[in-house]
Amino acid sequence: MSADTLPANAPFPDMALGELPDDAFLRANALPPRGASLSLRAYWDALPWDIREACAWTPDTLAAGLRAFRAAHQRPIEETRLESLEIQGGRDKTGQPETQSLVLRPGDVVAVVGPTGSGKSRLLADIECLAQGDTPSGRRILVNGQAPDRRMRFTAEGRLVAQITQNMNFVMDLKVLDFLSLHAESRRLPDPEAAATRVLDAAVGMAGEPFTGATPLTQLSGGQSRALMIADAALLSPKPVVLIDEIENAGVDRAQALRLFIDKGKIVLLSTHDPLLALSGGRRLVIRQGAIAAVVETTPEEQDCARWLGLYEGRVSALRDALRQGRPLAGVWRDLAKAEVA
Ligand SMILES: Nc1ncnc2c1ncn2[C@@H]1O[C@H](COP(=O)(O)OP(=O)(O)OP(=O)(O)O)[C@@H](O)[C@H]1O
Repeated sequence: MSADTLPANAPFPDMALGELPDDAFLRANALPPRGASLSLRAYWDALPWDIREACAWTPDTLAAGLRAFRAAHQRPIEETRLESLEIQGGRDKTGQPETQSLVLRPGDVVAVVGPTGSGKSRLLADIECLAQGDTPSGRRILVNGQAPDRRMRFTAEGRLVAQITQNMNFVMDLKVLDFLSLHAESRRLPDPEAAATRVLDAAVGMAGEPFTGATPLTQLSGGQSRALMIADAALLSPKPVVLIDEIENAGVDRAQALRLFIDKGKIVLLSTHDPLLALSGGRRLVIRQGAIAAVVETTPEEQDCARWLGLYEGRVSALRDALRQGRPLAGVWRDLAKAEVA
């Protein structure tokens, strides 16, 4: 069987119970199973040479064969088209009703602000699990005006929400590009290699310290890991809602990260203590005592303030880069002062 000879509507070839679809294809071609954790390239490289010689495949034809097989045999991923996400008020920590409710739409970026312990993470967690009055806040989250079904709440593929937090690290022993290719393949994109490279470029552009596709995931720093997860969530993940829990100290270019999500039309909620990030959103939710106490629109004057903060931050980061690279700061400082006068 090859990509060309595979019948478009052939039944699944006696797939064993629990067998991965790719492995059924490989078995039908007398190749060993690949399992869930290897990219196709790494699988091919790990095959004994005599098997590679004996089979009629090359890495490219095998990839094409697998793509054709999946297209013919797998159910398309059913993605929910998100038109609105509604947060219906519950109660605060003292049991008083939460009077604010709001509706978010694709492309909305909303900051979540409030003192430590006020309930910012609780709000994000309510959205993450699409709460239905069954969390401490009693909030309800509606999808397209309706209560979500069980699939959206409790199955990995049905979930609408991707979450990025401070403490994310990889435990997989794969190279960065292999991991991204694996994810792109699982999304059944027409050109998974090109998609993986796009994510890699975006991640490297955001991370403070450079890395390559050959860097093992386990060797990425905290900032590099988060840059990779942000680029992956923006460019590869089908999830239309992204929750970001305090990325201020994450060592990533935060403005660039937000732009990626906005360009993709995602709904973004970010919990933050950082004024620049908070002002990047169109609105901010002020959390007090476990409830949304106010919804504040970003004013034109605050947008001016954000531009000024952006300039200031650019200068601080130029000084930080020089510091990291062991360069004297005086020259950088003089250049910055000259640029200001100009
Ligand atoms: N409406 C609520 N009803 C009951 N408990 C709540 C409510 N909102 C938050 N809490 C609880 O209050 C505690 C602090 O909330 P949370 O961790 O969300 O605060 P935070 O604003 O994210 O804090 P930090 O800025 O320190 O991360 C948690 O135990 C949370 O479950």
